[in-house]
Amino acid sequence: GSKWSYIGPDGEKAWPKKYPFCGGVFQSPIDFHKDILQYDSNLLPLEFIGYNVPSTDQFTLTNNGHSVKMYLSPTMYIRNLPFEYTASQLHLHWGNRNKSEGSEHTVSGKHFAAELHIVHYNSEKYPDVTAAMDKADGLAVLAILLEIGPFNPSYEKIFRHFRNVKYKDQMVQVPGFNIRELLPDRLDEYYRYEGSLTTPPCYPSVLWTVFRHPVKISQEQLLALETAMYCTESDDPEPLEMVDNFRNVQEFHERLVFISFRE
Ligand SMILES: NS(=O)(=O)c1c(F)c(F)c(S(=O)(=O)CCO)c(N[C@H]2CCc3ccccc32)c1F
Ligand SMILES: [Zn+2]
Repeated sequence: GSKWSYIGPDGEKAWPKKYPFCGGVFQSPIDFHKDILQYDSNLLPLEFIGYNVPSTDQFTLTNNGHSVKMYLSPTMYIRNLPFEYTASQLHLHWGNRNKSEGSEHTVSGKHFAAELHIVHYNSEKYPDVTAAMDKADGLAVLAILLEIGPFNPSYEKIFRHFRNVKYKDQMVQVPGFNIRELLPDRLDEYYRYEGSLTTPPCYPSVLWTVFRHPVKISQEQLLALETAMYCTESDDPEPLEMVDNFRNVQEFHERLVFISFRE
């Protein structure tokens, strides 16, 4: 299996030894700060088709030892990107109960509490995500920054299942719901740049869209995310908590991040 981690000898500094792209170009995540941002009036609001999945359908939620990920339905896709991109899976990145600063992208050097990623692949050019994931125009990932606020009933539709995916390789079925509810209201305001997967194999194959406005979840929901899961299997004598599963921000040389809003 994938022998990499976020801590210890297999942590991110060691990734390039087994996964050379992790030491390469166009790496993600990055910090968004004013001298690399450029307004681009051609950046249109994204259109989400088929995101309102009926509760008669089910999503598989699983713990893969690195994150908690939910497989999405192939009837979900995005328009208004250079190509049509079909949904593959969503997953999260977070910190720990003593330091709720687990987002991957940062804004002016500031971490948010956590970050949701919705991974899509270019279904116009490639048959599936595996064929797409190492191609420069292969993937499009939407990133939603999470911060503390009121209880969020939409996120709870996923979070309430965490107790059934505590350990690596456990799975549970989640009734369908409108995935659009997980996104911020303002879909027209976002950061856009070309980057990479933030985990090994770190392919520089991702068109990133990071929404400007964070979404709020409650302190209790965040604590559940930070304390519910383990990287290890249920019978492992040395359980490892799944915490701080975010990559540090990468150098961003002579490149620009395009913004759809005037700040
Ligand atoms: N932050 S991120 O969006 O770059 C990102 C992850 F952070 C992450 F954890 C995963 S994963 O599949 O859960 C585990 C590593 O493969 C993927 N999965 C990607 C990478 C490989 C692959 C293959 C099929 C479907 C999704 C993915 C991912 F794209
Ligand atoms: Zn991710």
